[in-house]
Amino acid sequence: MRLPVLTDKNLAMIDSNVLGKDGIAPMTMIVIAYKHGKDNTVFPIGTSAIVESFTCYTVGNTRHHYTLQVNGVSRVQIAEVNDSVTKCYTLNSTNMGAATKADQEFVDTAKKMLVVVANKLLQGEENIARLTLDALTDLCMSALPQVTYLEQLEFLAELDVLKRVDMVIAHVRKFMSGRKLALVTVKLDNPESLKNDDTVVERMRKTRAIPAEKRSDYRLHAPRKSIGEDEPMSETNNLGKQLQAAGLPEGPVKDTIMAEFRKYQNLPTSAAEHPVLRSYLQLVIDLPWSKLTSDKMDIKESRKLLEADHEGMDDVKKRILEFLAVKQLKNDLKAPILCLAGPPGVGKTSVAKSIANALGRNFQRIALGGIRDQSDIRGHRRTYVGAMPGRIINSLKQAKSRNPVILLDEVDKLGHGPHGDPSAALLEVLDPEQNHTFTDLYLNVPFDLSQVIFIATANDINKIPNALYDRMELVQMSSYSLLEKLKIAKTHIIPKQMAAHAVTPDYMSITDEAITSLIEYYTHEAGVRQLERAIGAICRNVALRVAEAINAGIDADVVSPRVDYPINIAPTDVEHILGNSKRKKNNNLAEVRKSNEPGVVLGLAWTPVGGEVLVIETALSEGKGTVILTGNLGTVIKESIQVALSFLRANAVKYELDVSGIGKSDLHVHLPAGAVGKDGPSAGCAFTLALFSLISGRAVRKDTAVTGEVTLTGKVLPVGGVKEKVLAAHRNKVYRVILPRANQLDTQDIDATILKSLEIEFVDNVHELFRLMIDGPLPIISSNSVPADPISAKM
Ligand SMILES: Nc1ncnc2c1ncn2[C@@H]1O[C@H](COP(=O)(O)OP(=O)(O)OP(=O)(O)O)[C@@H](O)[C@H]1O
Repeated sequence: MRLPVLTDKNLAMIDSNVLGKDGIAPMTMIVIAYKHGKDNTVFPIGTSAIVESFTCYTVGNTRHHYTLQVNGVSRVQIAEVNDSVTKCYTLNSTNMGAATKADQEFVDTAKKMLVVVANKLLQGEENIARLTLDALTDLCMSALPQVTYLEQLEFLAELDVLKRVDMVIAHVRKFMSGRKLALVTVKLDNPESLKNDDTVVERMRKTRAIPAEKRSDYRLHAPRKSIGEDEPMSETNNLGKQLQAAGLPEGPVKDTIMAEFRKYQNLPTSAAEHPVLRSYLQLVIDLPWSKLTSDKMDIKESRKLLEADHEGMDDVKKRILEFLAVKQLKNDLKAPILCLAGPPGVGKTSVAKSIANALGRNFQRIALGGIRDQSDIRGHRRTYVGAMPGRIINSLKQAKSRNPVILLDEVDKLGHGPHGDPSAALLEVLDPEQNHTFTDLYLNVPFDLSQVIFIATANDINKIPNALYDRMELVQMSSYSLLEKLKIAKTHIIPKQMAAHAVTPDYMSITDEAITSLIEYYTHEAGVRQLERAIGAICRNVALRVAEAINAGIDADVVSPRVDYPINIAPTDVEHILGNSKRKKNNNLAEVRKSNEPGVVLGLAWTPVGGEVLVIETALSEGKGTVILTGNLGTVIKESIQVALSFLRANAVKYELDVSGIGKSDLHVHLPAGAVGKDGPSAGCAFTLALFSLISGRAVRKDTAVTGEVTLTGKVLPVGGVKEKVLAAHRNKVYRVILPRANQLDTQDIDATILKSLEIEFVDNVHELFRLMIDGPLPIISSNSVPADPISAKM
């Protein structure tokens, strides 16, 4: 009902208690009535009601008042009222359950009649039939016109439902007197027997008074068919049963949810809150409050599973087995959050799935990429339109057990929007000290996440928010070498893709050379995802040829119907099926390696999709001494060019360099692949070397790639991504690499077979770099940090 709020005291109360910061806060209020009279005393029975909405009216410039739309929940006995507090306790209606069959019939008939009356009075309010008799009497009374204030109070004070029915009927009679109750008669089964309201009322009165022996007569005339209220009632009952069976934790959680359920029972279906509360209760039913899957406790089996699903990655498997072993030995382990970090397509997601399989737990994946809002993780409050639970609660609902493995995919791609930092919400989820009482704003009661195993993945660990990074244990997964990819393709990808396209080994075989050509010329990646797609394309082509051959007719002209099985895929077939390789055509590395041009150096770079070999080019041209930098370079990389130049200018005399030309001509430094942004200090060695070569006119070894940060005094500092960079050199057939000496330990992570085929040199300073890269003698440099012996690099 609508409730105008006009007095200063009530306006102030609404301002401070009902209106929250973000609009209307969900709240229950006690509506108190006053007895009119000299002393205006408080009427002892009040109403507890839920505020559904409010309207604010401004009167003049300063005054305002409200109209609240409230929904009565129950009667309350007012115990004490003063300015700051109202003490009251809930009153339950009496005579709710029908004691005898006759009473039940009375209740049923009364309900049907009140439904019709309420429908007529409230014009169009649907689903009134769902209400209990208790709620129906209150609804009819509040809607009936011409009821005096005192009569309303008298009605409010009446706890006996059946007496209230009588009171409503009396008022209906008064209201309807003289009118035909056609609306009643058409709704009931036997319209002829119910001509007007008097008939209905009389009949109901009689029903209550009928002696037992005559009740059968009445039943003969009683409506035989339901008018549609049994069904909704049983729906609510069903909901109640499901809630009882949902395994809710005893205590505050269950109390809160059952209170919501009671509220739902008393809501008219037309209320705006009705569908919202229904969806809420359904979510509560669907959540696995006490469903746990039992963990497999066999480490041998887990090892087998991991081995079967994944080729190589021994370190990763070892770490995961350790994790599983501790988990199995100590069941209540506050498990560390593993973060699988590495380039795309190296198997992070599939390793996480294997962990779930090994433990026999359900698996769920939450893609965090692009999430910018806290409510994506923690949900929206139910007061918002279209409110939903957050992704954590949603994935638990889908997991159907309270202890799944949840993959938080791409934590490094979390955004930061105007509505709170999602990584802050994830902190609570991942913290074992807090997550047993994780409270989603939509659910509004704590849900225990302590049994969930969270695994995160990231491509770039530098972009993981610090606080999250702190809580996670990093498991680094690096890119695959050509040999590893070949093995993965043969043992996993090809059988998987052949099975997916129904191509059996009887129909198709693929040579190692063909796979190698796929890896080298048709894919450009750290992982094996593109390779998987390319193999899929080959399988589809073979499937088409096989199908054509099977259905060979005269017009089967797509491919030759005469096929020798198995169809053997060689490198030429790859070219035929996938077209010419763009990489083969565009790759100018081979050209560069053959050239002897000064000012050109091979550098190594790290990107989120693995390592890269970059050709760094420099040139002097007529001009005014401008330094031109092209290739989409960031601030730090530009600074390292400046450092290289300054170092060479400062040491021009020592290295017998004529730097006067630099001031008179324009110096151009270019890095290829201009569409890709490049930054970082690790190209310092390559720049210093390229500029030295350009100024001195002496060529640099082109069979070698270099990486390292350079200081102004010529020291070479360590860099990141060493493994990826070395693998990139190997992939590009550059078999000699120069690294900072401080990175020596990082090479231990590289596969032994790759290391064997490479020549890796370590340097402390630029002079050592020159010695290893420049042909011909170098001047003697006498300094503490630089060796003094004149050495010429051997090609
Ligand atoms: N070592 C491996 N052995 C077998 N299959 C592998 C291996 N590494 C990757 N794969 C396969 O490569 C495909 C891509 O892997 P996956 O989706 O797990 O990559 P990812 O690292 O999660 O990538 P992203 O970072 O893009 O999410 C999967 O089909 C996976 O099974």
